[in-house]
Amino acid sequence: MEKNVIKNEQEAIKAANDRAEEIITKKDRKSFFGLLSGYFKQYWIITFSIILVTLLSSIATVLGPKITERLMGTLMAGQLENAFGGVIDSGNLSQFNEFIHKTYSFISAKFVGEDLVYFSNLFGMELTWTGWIYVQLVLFGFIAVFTFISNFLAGLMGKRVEISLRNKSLEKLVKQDMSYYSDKKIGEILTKIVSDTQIIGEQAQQVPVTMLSAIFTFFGSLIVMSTINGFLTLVVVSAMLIILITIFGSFTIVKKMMFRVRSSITSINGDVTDRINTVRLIKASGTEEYETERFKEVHKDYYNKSKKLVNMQAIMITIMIAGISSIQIVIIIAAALRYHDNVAVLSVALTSFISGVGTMIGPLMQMVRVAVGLASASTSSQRIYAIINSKSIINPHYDPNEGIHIEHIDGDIVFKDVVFAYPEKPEQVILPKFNITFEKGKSYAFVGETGVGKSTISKLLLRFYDPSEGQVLINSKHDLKEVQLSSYLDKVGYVEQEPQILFGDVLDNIRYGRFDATDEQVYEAAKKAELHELVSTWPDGYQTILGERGFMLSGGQKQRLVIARMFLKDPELLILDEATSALDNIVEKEIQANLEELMKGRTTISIAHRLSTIKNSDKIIVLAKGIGAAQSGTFDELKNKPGHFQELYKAGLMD
Ligand SMILES: Nc1ncnc2c1ncn2[C@@H]1O[C@H](COP(=O)(O)OP(=O)(O)OP(=O)(O)O)[C@@H](O)[C@H]1O
Repeated sequence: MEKNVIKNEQEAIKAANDRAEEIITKKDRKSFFGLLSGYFKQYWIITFSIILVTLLSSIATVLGPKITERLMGTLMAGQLENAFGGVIDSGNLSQFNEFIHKTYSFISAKFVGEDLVYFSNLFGMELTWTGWIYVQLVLFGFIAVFTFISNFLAGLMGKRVEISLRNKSLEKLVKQDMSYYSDKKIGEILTKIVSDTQIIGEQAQQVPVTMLSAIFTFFGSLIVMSTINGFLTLVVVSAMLIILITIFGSFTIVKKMMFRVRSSITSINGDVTDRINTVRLIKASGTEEYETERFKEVHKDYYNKSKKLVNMQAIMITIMIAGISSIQIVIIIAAALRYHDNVAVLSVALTSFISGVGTMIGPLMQMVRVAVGLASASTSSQRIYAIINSKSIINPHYDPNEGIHIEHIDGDIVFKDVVFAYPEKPEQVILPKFNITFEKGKSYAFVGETGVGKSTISKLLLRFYDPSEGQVLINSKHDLKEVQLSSYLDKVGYVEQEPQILFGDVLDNIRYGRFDATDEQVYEAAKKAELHELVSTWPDGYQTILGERGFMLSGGQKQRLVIARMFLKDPELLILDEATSALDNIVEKEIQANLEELMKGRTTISIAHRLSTIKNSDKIIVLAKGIGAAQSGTFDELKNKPGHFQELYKAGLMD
């Protein structure tokens, strides 16, 4: 019963994690803003400043047409002097003012000294046309300053969002269970971590500001234009609404297309990383041409999906351009039909309206950018969401206040009624009921046919996986599930067949065993691993940069480096997972001697193929398929007893 519950739970978590990355949910769009809303709250001062500055910038922008109207009206009023029919002097100035008032309600004429000068009114200001030019210039200045501030702040916000999401994703990934990675390509994960977070960051910078500015400017212009001419405003609004509805109608289609394109490029990146990782195989097989052709094939799907997307985007842009061009024509036609008998109104209304439509076209263009940006940000947000919200099967108690803290592994380690099947393949039971006690300070070796489950023991000891049933007890009493994992792993040393070398220098690589070790302690550990002399002959010594995965080292050298790391770490439990099986006989003998030195006085659990590795073990456990531990004893005991071990021995599997 308990086993089924645990298994079902583990399977459900794995399935949910996989599903989250594949499907497009209806919550997509919300997920981008949902993702941002937390940051808006966290950086509320920046958010508030962006809104304020964008609002001010939009106000300054929408006032433009109003000022143009004053400017144009004041400039053109002079032409009415001739139409007045008579010399204007201080005596008939008020009659003249009445006359011009019929055409331009906001203009008045005055004598300044000898000259007749035209003024117009706006918000209590009375200025000549040159005055309005200065106002216009000041306004441009404001727009420039506000635009700079809002873009700068939005840029900051975007970068913070990007970095924070990347860190959150990375944190989640390093804390994820091993089973999470079993069916994933590193390149695919990388694409999400690097470019999806970058896309979200860029859109977090652009979408909110652009959207706010577009909305403010659009409605602001609408208000201002309606004060100039209600009829023409109605014409413009109707035309713009048609364009906007068309653009946002195509949003869902574009979003789906973008999702497909991103999935395709992610898969390509996964493929590329995979091939770069296995470049030795390509080189050794002479398959460079084959791979080049294969890459071309792989890109076909990406090209086809991109073609559809590009096509859709081009249609959107065409609708926009055609729509915008037609708006101006529509205004001219509408104005001509309505005001053909009043040239003065027609000319001023048209000039200020064309300028007004100019300020409205900006927001319209911005909304297209928002629609496209939102589509790509939604896709990326969903993918990042899937990582950040992915569930872990294992709880390693990262919180230092959580779980049992292991000060020392000073007792036995016990596998109590352990049953194990991988969550990835729950139907295949690897270890049926399995009981064993690893006594402190003793050495154990697991042997058995390939695929029988030897390495699985080390994975359970490192808590890469939890038993499906039963317990792994530390110091005979603490269930490993309840232990604060890092406090335990701190005392565990792990040497595997493929040594893990980090990009960095020798010093850093060895120091990964104990970060607070001094240089001298690192040299000491290297000496014990018989690495010191070799490193000293290199021109850069311990500062020599080791390529990714230790490309520059031989197999034996890499293993020595890991052993040096272990000497430095000085673990209380040592797990050797076929540590020497990749090495040739001579090197293996040398490394084995180093390992035996390392094993002294520690509880050691080895997974081994070779006789030399297990001969001196205090206990050898023979695993057999479907049985678990079939036999156990010392080498001499097992060798002379009929059974699995003798069969392995006789078959030459233990040479
Ligand atoms: N992540 C996994 N998901 C599902 N099955 C797995 C996983 N890892 C290993 N297995 C399966 O579990 C079984 C035991 O694997 P394990 O690596 O423990 O074998 P082993 O005895 O160490 O083999 P070898 O001697 O070849 O290294 C194998 O059948 C293997 O296919």
